[in-house]
Amino acid sequence: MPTRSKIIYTFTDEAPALATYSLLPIIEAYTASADIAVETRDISLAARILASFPEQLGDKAVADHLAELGALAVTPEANIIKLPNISASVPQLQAAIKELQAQGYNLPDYPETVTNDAEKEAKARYDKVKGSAVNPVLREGNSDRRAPLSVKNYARKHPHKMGAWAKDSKSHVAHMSTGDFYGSEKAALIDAADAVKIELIAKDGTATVLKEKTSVQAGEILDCAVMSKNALRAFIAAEIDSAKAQGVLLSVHLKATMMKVSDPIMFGQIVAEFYKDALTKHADVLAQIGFNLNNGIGDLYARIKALPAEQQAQIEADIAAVYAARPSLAMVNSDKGITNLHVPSDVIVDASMPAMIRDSGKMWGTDGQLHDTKAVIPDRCYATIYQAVIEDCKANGAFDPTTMGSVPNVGLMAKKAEEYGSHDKTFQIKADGVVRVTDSKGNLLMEQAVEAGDIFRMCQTKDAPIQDWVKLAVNRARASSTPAIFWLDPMRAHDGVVIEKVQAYLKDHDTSGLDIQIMAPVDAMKYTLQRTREGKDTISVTGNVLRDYLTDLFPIMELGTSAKMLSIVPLMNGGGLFETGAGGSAPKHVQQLVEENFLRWDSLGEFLALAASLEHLGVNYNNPKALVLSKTLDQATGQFLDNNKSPSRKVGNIDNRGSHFYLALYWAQALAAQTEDAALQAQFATLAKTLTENEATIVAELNAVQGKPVDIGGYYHADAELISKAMRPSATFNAAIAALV
Ligand SMILES: NC(=O)C1=CN([C@@H]2O[C@H](COP(=O)(O)OP(=O)(O)OC[C@H]3O[C@@H](n4cnc5c(N)ncnc54)[C@H](OP(=O)(O)O)[C@@H]3O)[C@@H](O)[C@H]2O)C=CC1
Ligand SMILES: O=C(O)CCC(=O)C(=O)O
Ligand SMILES: [Mg+2]
Repeated sequence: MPTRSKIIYTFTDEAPALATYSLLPIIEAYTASADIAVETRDISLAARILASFPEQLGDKAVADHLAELGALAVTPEANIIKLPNISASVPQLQAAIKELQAQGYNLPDYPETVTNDAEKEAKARYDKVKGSAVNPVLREGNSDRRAPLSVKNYARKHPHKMGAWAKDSKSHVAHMSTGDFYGSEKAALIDAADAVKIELIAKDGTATVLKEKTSVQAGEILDCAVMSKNALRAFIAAEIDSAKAQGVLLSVHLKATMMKVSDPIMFGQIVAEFYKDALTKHADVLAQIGFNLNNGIGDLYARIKALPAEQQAQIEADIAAVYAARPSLAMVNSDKGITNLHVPSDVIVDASMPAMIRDSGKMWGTDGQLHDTKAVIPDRCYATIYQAVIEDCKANGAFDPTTMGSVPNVGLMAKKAEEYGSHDKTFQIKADGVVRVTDSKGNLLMEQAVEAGDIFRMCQTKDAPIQDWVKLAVNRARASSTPAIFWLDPMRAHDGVVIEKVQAYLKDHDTSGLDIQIMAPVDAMKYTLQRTREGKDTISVTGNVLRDYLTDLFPIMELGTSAKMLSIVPLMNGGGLFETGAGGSAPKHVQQLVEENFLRWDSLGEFLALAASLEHLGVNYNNPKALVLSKTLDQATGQFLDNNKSPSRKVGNIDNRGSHFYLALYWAQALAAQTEDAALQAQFATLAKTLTENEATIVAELNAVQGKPVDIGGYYHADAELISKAMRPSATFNAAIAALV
């Protein structure tokens, strides 16, 4: 079969992986009838760990599917459906390694501190798997995320719950006013291809190379910035007192997954300041047991188990004293006593801030009740947009999903643009001095004064992605007759250069009659919110971080979840990457499946991505059957929404599996009804009939399993057979699908 008729469906983690066991057999059966091969590649955290240690694993070694897909993404043939995957923090990575070791895989432990070459090598390999290690590899294009009209209409007809906002809500965002990345950003525009060096010149004159070579291209923007450790600590200390004085919860919102080097360090500093009294008192023993602040206070609780009971009790008592003296922390799980400061990846800003805004500006306290909160987002680059939303909600009340407009996003993302590509150029500084960025001739491009403990980071933004992004923005504005706002801050050195480029590249396009503006983020937010309240749509055209933040914020307000987004990445070399939704892998959903055999995951994002992927195949490779499948899938999705067949949240109604049955039913009916392709029509007529006649039986078989625990034999690397059995419990449905193939 020629490669062009191939769709790659990624196998990932947690809830989307579970859903795949139910949905993929349906997709495979339907597409086979149009001679389209759907192949899977495993990019789950477990598979990526295993692929990193081929030598140790012998006949259990697995191929590196992510590397394969990374190579595919830069070819015109690429047609990849990408489900959300885990971006692992260190505690998650350690848990996954432990599970795999227990299953008999001969993997080394994750060495937190390195004492020999073997550990150094193992740590380097694991660090490649850590954090957001998948998306930047596949995202060889910019991002186009929006709610299709059918989805928007569905939300208007079936609005989700939005918590009311009180005018006197005490919730607010707290950010630094000096010493942060925002305040220190510098930028340089590169004239000609070269390689730059980053080095630290300490006060005593010693030079340490931080990164010898970073290749740069003509027209590329470099920027660098510093987060001062001392300024961060002083800021946090003051905010802890302020939260206590105001009687609000203290919450911290970072992106320790995507920003895997900088943000865990910031998280660690917040943990250090909050638990200062207890941590200082027990500093020696905590160092002995290897407690790592950056992994959160959960790491302390895990490690003190190794201590004698008495010593353990003393540390616990001193921590309890901290809780008594400090403001209450926002809770991740109040039943289990898990606070916001337990694990760096439990509260992730893109999803956590919208969830708080949806819940009347409140978060959960230790008492299991919602309370006003101080939301600490230290750096000013993006914190201020959330305060603008909060102020708007305080003044005008919660947004109304039945009337509010929509905010699609066109995001600059390709070639590891901006902060999200900065990991290999981010360093915690060891000595006071100056960090210098120089070109290959030794000319100084940028420099930053630093102190020991500060975080220095450099970002790259290439020119071709900027040109492509401007083009995408103009195309979207034209195609949807909607105003487009570039969210760029002239006070930031990097954004200043981007603004010049945007102004120049807009001239390459016909923008007559279009409303395209450039605004600073807070102004853009206020303007957009005002239009949104008037029911008007506004395209946000943003850099990589705001792409991430806004495509959770607006969908969560408009649709209740970002799972319902269409999320396309037109790859710059002609291929297509179709992401499903804009949210994550919903770890809570796995717990619900295991406890009560109910999966709440909404696969609407997968349906939308599949239709877009089939359309791409049809249009680019002249495959009329793929177009018929795409069109009928769109119709089926519309009907699915009209009839409200999304998974419910609780046992008793259809879950993810039932929603897949209805999609299959409507899709088969649409295929049987179309007349463009007689062969497809004939083939699906029988299936449509079987599914229609057996609807009640199938739904009863699917729902009968709910309400009891189910064993899937693992979390990160669960048992495929057990999951498949759990996710395909209807013999009638399975037989009908099998008869098609
Ligand atoms: N593209 C990607 O690969 C992404 C991966 N991630 C990763 O996912 C993990 C969890 O991240 P987190 O920030 O907690 O965000 P999640 O989006 O996974 O979870 C937040 C909440 O969003 C809702 N939700 C998300 N998707 C769906 C869906 N399809 N159906 C129904 N509800 C959904 C649920 O909320 P509710 O209970 O309110 O219904 C869920 O509990 C992390 O490892 C993170 O790095 C995160 C974002 C994107
Ligand atoms: O890759 C990740 O870690 C998260 C990605 C994400 O949140 C997004 O793309 O919206
Ligand atoms: Mg996101």
